Amino acid sequence: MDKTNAEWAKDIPCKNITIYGFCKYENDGCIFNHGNIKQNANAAAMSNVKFNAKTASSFTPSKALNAKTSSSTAIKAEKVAKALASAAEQPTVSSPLAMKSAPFAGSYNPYAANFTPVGSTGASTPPPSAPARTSFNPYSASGGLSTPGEELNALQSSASFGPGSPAPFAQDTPGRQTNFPSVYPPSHSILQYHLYAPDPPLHLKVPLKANERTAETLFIPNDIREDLLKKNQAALQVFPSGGNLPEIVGDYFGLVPLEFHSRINKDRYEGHQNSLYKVFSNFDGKIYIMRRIHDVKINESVQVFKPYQAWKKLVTSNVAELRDAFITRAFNDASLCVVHDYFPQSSSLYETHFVSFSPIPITQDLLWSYLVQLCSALQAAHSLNLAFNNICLDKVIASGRPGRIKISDSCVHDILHYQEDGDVTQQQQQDYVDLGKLLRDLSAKILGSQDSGSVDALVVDDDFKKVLHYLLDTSAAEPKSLPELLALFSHRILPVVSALQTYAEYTESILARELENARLFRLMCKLNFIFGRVESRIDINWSESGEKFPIILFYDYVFHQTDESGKPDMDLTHVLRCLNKLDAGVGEKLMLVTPDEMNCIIISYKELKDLIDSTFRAMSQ
Ligand SMILES: Nc1ncnc2c1ncn2[C@@H]1O[C@H](COP(=O)(O)OP(=O)(O)OP(=O)(O)O)[C@@H](O)[C@H]1O
Repeated sequence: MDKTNAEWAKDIPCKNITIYGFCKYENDGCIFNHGNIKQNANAAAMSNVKFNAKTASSFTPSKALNAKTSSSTAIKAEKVAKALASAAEQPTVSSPLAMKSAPFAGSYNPYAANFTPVGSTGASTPPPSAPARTSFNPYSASGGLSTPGEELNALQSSASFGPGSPAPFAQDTPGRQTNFPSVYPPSHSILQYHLYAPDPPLHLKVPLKANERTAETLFIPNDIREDLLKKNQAALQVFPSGGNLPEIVGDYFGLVPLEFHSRINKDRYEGHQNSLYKVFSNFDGKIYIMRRIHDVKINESVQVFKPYQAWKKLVTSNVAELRDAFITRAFNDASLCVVHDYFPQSSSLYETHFVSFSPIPITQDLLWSYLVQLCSALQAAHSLNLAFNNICLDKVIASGRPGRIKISDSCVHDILHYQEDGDVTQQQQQDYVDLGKLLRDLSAKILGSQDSGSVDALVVDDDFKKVLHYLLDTSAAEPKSLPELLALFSHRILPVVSALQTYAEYTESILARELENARLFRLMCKLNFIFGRVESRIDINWSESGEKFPIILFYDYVFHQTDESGKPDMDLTHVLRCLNKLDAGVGEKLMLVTPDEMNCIIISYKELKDLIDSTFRAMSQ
């Protein structure tokens, strides 16, 4: 290094600045470029902020930002009461002040969000003073080489946003419009799942020997992958901003209307119109379903609060969990909003079996499975002294394979009928009858059945007919009970449980095959971002005497092995082993030899990891 003639270094950024944010030798003869000090200081400050956010696991956003930070439902109910009393023009949950200071308000971009569940590796919570745009960092979830500075990572320049759309990480300016992609759906989110070759037809599948494999056995089965991709796509789809929809409703934003298909003339919800939206939570970043009941007259907060508290306790896999209930004026009326878990790509039983493009045929096994699952939902609700009051083909959704269903719309009935003091036992009896009607309607779709309303005309087995008779009989002196109902088909429950377990084990085995994918793919990306760049060819740091040289040697060591005769040796196990050790940063040392075998470096994976990390961080700043 020619220190006497510092000319060559004047354009090279000082790495102390990039790594530490300052250089203590700046005024003491350091020959590298220290750039705009202010800018560097800002960068350093910013990376510190991110770091603090990451490490401050117990950070709680301020109350002004989010109603849920006050967690207690009492506060929420209080808010409802306040809003009703004041009949203010503003949305009930977000005051203008709160909206102004809300971290995700206005220009929040769900695509740029990094909502890692708290507690998992790389979880990051927005700092109180952090700007709305949380940077998406695919590396932070890896548990691997993620570091605080990576929040400013290279994906800032990612092509995730279509041409012309604003950069996802652009600085917000006050009053700027929502930063959602301007196309619908955003072009990048159209997944090209048809690009993958489908499985060959069954008759072309040759029987394999025990040691043989086909390409498709190495990857996630096509049908599952396509299913999951579609679910992801549905979940991430956003709606263009503007129009009549408010941008923020309570703790939720990014409303996507879901009911394009609605059947009309239904007398639900006390005759009130209802709308269904997919929404993004400002509180935890997750996606939920929000049902809006238009223009309700609710005078007491307890009318929302009490049913909410009762239904909140109902947690079972066959009922979409209730998450929130509040009154809002965001739609310019007093609307009741009830929020449930969202299950992408699910459709009601009516859509699934009656009106979809290719309706799924109903089989006897499917009927048993539905019966068992709905009984499980009934059992959970009735044991909490609750009744659904709405079991029907429209309100039970099919959320996944194999025939998994959930009751999708709880609590609303109890809020709207709060004053009526209904007899829960009677309502529970009605649930049994509703269940019977639902199963009878489905059975009528089995090939050969006659839709005459008579159970005996159905093509189902006798046990099932017995169940239907029991459920539909309204003249029996004794009230119906779950133990009595279950006793009628106890021998049919076990095959359903067994089928669900078999499927769970099958999906678990597929998951196990993909175990390393995400981590190693992220690591590979990171490695490739920094390795082999044109600019590094003229950078002295990457020369044989430079500090980055071990990265070049390591890359060769992992991917460019040759055997004794000089033939490329492509050993995937070697690659996996090296990358895993690098990811974990183990202390094990390895010897990296230059291609001419004149020099070698002994270095540990840990040192390599640190080197790769700091190089990546410097590059992404
Ligand atoms: N929790 C949920 N997650 C995902 N999608 C849902 C969920 N709940 C409902 N859906 C979807 O929304 C659609 C409409 O549901 P909804 O309960 O509004 O039925 P509907 O037939 O439109 O009845 P209504 O007239 O009462 O609105 C369902 O068919 C289903 O595809």
